[in-house]
Amino acid sequence: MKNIRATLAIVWRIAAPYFRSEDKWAGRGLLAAVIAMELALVAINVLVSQWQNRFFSAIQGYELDRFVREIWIFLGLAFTFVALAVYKLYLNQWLQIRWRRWLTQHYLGEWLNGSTHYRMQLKGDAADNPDQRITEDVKNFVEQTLTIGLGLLSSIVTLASFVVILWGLSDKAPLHIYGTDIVIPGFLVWCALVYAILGTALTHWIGAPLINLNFEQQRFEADFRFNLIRVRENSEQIALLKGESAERGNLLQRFGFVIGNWYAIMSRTKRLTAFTASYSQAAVIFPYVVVAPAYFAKRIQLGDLMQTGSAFGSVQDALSFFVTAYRSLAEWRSVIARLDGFEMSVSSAATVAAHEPAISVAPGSAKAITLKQLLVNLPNGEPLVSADAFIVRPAERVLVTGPSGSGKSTLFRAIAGIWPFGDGTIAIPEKAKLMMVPQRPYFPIGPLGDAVIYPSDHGTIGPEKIAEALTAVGMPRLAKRLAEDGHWNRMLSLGEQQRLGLARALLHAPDYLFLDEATASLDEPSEARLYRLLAEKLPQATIVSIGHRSTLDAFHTRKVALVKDGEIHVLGGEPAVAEPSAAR
Ligand SMILES: Nc1ncnc2c1ncn2[C@@H]1O[C@H](COP(=O)(O)OP(=O)(O)OP(=O)(O)O)[C@@H](O)[C@H]1O
Repeated sequence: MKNIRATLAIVWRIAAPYFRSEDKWAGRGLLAAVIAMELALVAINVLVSQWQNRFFSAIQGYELDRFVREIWIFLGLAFTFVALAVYKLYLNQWLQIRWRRWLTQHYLGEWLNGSTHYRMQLKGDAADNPDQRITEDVKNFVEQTLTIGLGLLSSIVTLASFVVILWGLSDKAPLHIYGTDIVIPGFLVWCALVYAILGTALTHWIGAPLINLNFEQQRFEADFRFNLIRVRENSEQIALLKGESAERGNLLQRFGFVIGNWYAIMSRTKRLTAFTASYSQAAVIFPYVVVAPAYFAKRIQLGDLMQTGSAFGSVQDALSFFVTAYRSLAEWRSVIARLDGFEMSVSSAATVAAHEPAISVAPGSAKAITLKQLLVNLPNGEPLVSADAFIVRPAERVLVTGPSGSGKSTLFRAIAGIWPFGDGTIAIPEKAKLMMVPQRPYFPIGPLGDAVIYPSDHGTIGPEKIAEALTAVGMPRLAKRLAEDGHWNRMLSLGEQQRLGLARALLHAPDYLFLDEATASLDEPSEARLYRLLAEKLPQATIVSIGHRSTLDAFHTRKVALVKDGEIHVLGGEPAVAEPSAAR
């Protein structure tokens, strides 16, 4: 019971915001219409049940006029039923797509808010495969919540209406055993109740493991898909390393989990279906067996017998809601658990800075970037880099060096504000524009022009300017292909991608440019040309580079090294380097 309450609380937390959103009137209106139609359908079922009694009584009494009249009545009821069923489904689907659109936009917004998506990955917590959660789980949540919610409502209303009918019929057809009437008020209702409760309890007992199995199935499927995508993304490396057989082994192992779990689902479902099918079949005959003695003793008419059968069926159906909906309920619960995990993970990643000691990146009044008592940790809390009273002044050119793995890139991540683990303060001049250029720049799939100016929107920088920047970085051939669609990270060499990365920097003209081995794949003369280009085009910009090549010294005014001090690397030594002008 506690579990059900907790699950319903989560459903409410996930579902309610849509009905309070800017689309609330459409959402509420559609929901109200769908509910009204669901109730109207129950009302028609009640009318059909009463019709059935009259119809079979007319047949039993050989009354042709009544028979024909009842046929017309049935046609009217059937027509209304069909119209309601069609529009209930249509409006339900309409509500589904609006709700899903809102929920998807909401989750995308939360996931891509600041660097939440990156922090979720860093924290490595429960939300595996967020892509699955935003696509399939959102879709299933909306669909199943409506189906199950409306099914439950319809069951309750059906139950209430048919219990009244069945109660009345119980008076007409009392329990008749060996020629004796045994009067138990509403005995047909009690029979249906006992039958359904037994069924529900047994179904839960047999089907409970399905909840977890379904959850696992979705996870294994998503893992398998994700690994296939990784192979596709890294296909060149895999081909070069001849890693196909390792990949096949890995993929088949993951697919093995899908299969293994599926067998467990199959065996459980087989047992559950054997029970639910027998249960539904028995339910067809059960009411007739119960009232047949009264009928054969001529205490009730054929119409009463038939109506009892169908009313019992309706009550029993309504009460057995959980029996028939068990599989979907199990799936629904795993969808809810996954969306809940996703929401938790998003909010924990978003509030990591508010709860734990974290690095604070704040706008400062000074014109320089200042690191104060900064301690950068790994996600597990191990200290990595420390820096205190370290200042990067405007228009300075700083080269950061240090052994591989000492934490240079992580320090840049902290300055960019995406690495919260640690302590201390990083003051960034107010309104200063920072830009990070990594060793492997990211280019979204699409037109080259848009990939270069990313993350600016299409058209915000004119094609002439983009072409000029591409020519300046030594890629005049690409300057003519700005409108061409492509997967540029795959099509260009790493050196070419790095040139494009610097073209992007030229176009965005940041105040502070951080180059993390951003030219490491270029030959030294090209690297020198690009550094000279940056000095010429962005004379006011501060440039902080990470690099291992000694030739880079010539383009920086200050060199700082990460020096090992016990377990940690300290940002320190400031040996002077040659004046940049002398090196040109
Ligand atoms: N997301 C992460 N989770 C756990 N450890 C990490 C993570 N990112 C980086 N590290 C660890 O932090 C350390 C510093 O990594 P970083 O990339 O900052 O080094 P670096 O000095 O830039 O190295 P290189 O010169 O080789 O590029 C490494 O030991 C690395 O394994």
